Formats: sequence, structure tokens, C-alpha cells
Amino acid sequence: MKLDIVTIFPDYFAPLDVSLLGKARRTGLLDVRVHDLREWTHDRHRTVDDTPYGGGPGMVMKPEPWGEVLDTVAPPGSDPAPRLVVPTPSGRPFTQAMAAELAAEPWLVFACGRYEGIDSRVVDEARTRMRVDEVSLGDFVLAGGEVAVLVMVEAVGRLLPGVLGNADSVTDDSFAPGPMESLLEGPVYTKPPLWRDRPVPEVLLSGNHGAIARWRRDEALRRTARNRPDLLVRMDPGSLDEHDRRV
Ligand SMILES: NC(=S)c1ccno1
Repeated sequence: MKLDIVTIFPDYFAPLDVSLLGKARRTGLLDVRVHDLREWTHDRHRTVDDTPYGGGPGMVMKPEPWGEVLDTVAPPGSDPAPRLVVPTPSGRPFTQAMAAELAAEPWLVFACGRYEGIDSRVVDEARTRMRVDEVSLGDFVLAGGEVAVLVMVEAVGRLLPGVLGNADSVTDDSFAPGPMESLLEGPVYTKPPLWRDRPVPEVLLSGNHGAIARWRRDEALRRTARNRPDLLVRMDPGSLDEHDRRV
């Protein structure tokens, strides 16, 4: 997968050289290129923002540098065209399902807005030649899109075949497509079997895989009911068996 990231703070993406994503880059699973938007400015001050039309606080990112960097990074007529992802509080919710969808794309371009955002004509113009997703990580506001892009790149990158040591790790994730789609993962344990007088649940030491799977689903249902009852409301009733309903 090819990833292009456009930002005025390229150093934010140093973390993409470490851990799983760093290895994915080194092994060629992930081709990440970070572009400094200011390289597409033409004035002495390398200006990327200006005051908002209609008044109001803060500054808006100018369309010209964005138009030029997107023309360079994703030239008109590119086939396939990339998918442009723009993190913004006013976007569609970013979910595990969207991460899986993006992980199937050959080429993603991430646009990191700053200040009050990017002149809206940039997205409008980009839509004429590529799919554009304005995406929100949650109902909060960051100083810019860089941290959100780091989160999305990790969520997408870990789903790429070969990135995680054990491909099965993703199937049991909270929100993973399938039985976990509307469930939170339950508690996990490792050695020692007793720690500060706290034992590991007996069933996990039993070797009874059926009972272990049942216990894990029960705990997932309990945690979901406690922390995210809204997910249970959305669940397909047909996906709950008689035992589930009694948990
Ligand atoms: N909530 C998101 S994704 C965001 C981007 C910039 N500020 O907040």
C-alpha cells in the first residue's frame, strides 16, 4: 500500500519509522511518503493560511498550496486514483469497518489540516478526480489533523497482510467484522496464574476451548453492556443466542 501524507509538520510522522509500521515500511509492505505543504508555497514567508472570508476567529489554509501539492502527489489522470482522507471534526466517524475498507485500497493520500481547516474548495475540487473521505476520530477538536492521521495509519496499517505477526490477532479485535462487530474485547490475562492474590479465571487454564470461547463472549457482552450499551442496541438480534440474552 502506498500512503502519501501532506502536512506542515512532517516531524509529527517520525513515529511511523518505529514498531510494526516501521518494519512494514522497511519490508516494503507500506510505502509512506510525507510531504511538507510549505514546499508548494512561493512567497518568502512560505504562507499557507489567511483570514477567513465572512470574518470569524483564526485562519484558514489557503487553497493554492493544497491544489499544487495534490497535483504533484496525485497527478490528474492517475490510474488508479488515490483515495483522499481528510481528518476533521465535521467528518464521518472513523470506525474499524472504515479502517478495513481503507486497508483494501492500493493508495491513500492523507491531508492534515491546521488552524480552522482547509479552504473547502480544495475538497470540492479533489472530488472531481478522486474519492474523498472527510473523517472524524471523535467528538473532540485537535490542533490539526496530524495526530488523527497517525491513528488512522496505525489502524489501517495493522490490518495489512503480513504486518501483524499473527493474522488471527485482528479477527478477535473489538469491532472486528464478524462476531465481534458490535462487541468490545473482554479482559485478557497472561502468566503468572496468581498475581498479588489475584488468580487468572479458572476457565482460561482449563484447556476446554468451547468453555473458553463461551467465557470470552460472555465477558465481551458484559464489558460492552457496561461501557458501550449503544453498541448492543445496534446489534442484530439474530446474532444473540439464548445464552447471550441471559448474560
Ligand atoms: N476529531 C478530529 S478527527 C479532528 C481533526 C482535527 N481536529 O479534530
